[in-house]
Amino acid sequence: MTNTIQVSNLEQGYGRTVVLKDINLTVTSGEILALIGPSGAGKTTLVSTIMGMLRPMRGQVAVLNTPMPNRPLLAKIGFMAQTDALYSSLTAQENLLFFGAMQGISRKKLREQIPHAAGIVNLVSDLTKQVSDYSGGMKRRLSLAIALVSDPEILILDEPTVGIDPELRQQIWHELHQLAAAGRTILLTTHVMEDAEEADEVMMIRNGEAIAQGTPAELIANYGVSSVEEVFLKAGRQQDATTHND
Ligand SMILES: Nc1ncnc2c1ncn2[C@@H]1O[C@H](COP(=O)(O)OP(=O)(O)OP(=O)(O)O)[C@@H](O)[C@H]1O
Repeated sequence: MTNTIQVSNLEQGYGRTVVLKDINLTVTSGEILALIGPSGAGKTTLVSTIMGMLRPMRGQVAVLNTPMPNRPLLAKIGFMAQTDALYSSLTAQENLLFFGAMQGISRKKLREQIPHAAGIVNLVSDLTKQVSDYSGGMKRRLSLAIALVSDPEILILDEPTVGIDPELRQQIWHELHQLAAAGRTILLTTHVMEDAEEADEVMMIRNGEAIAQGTPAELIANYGVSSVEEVFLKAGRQQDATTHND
């Protein structure tokens, strides 16, 4: 197992506002890490920093032992942003071909990969539809298929399960587990506790701080509770108590 993503003592923000404080995390190959936290906690800021879209204010971020930002490394990462960046006048198939080609995949490989990626998100029968006729959930699913289409070494997915029904969610998790078993590294953000329970490792972020970190089973045992949701609530209360005592 190699350390694919390494974040050390990261402080990050916008202008003078600090949004993330002292974040440390490691994701190894074959591992799925879920970042969970309420809206505004700093999850997207962390993901954007790992992708190299934001330069760290303090601390280090490395992907495959290379400090980020690093443009050539992006070819190894399948990224799904929180907002769908799709060409609405093109069909889903054309979007997949375009974004796949941008990642340097041959047309031959894309012809094999597109039905597979579309199958994972249940879009095979809608591939020839124009994206302007897609629902919000279908657009999310297409964005996920685009992240998967190059069969990348690393997947970074910002809220991949939003707008996805429970049955498809299960199918997507099945695929993510298979990808991890094949040695891929997966980091995703979520609001949903069920997603955190599926992950190998969980980092709970609240008010820009990592308030709890570990495997779901470790967290449940360490906090003496019976679910990941209760861990989050208890860790949040502890954070509030510490903040009020400062
Ligand atoms: N471009 C920006 N400029 C200034 N502040 C920003 C910017 N982007 C995010 N923020 C602020 O940083 C904080 C963290 O936002 P971020 O989007 O990282 O949270 P999040 O956990 O991803 O939330 P959500 O789950 O709603 O996506 C928020 O207070 C937000 O207002």
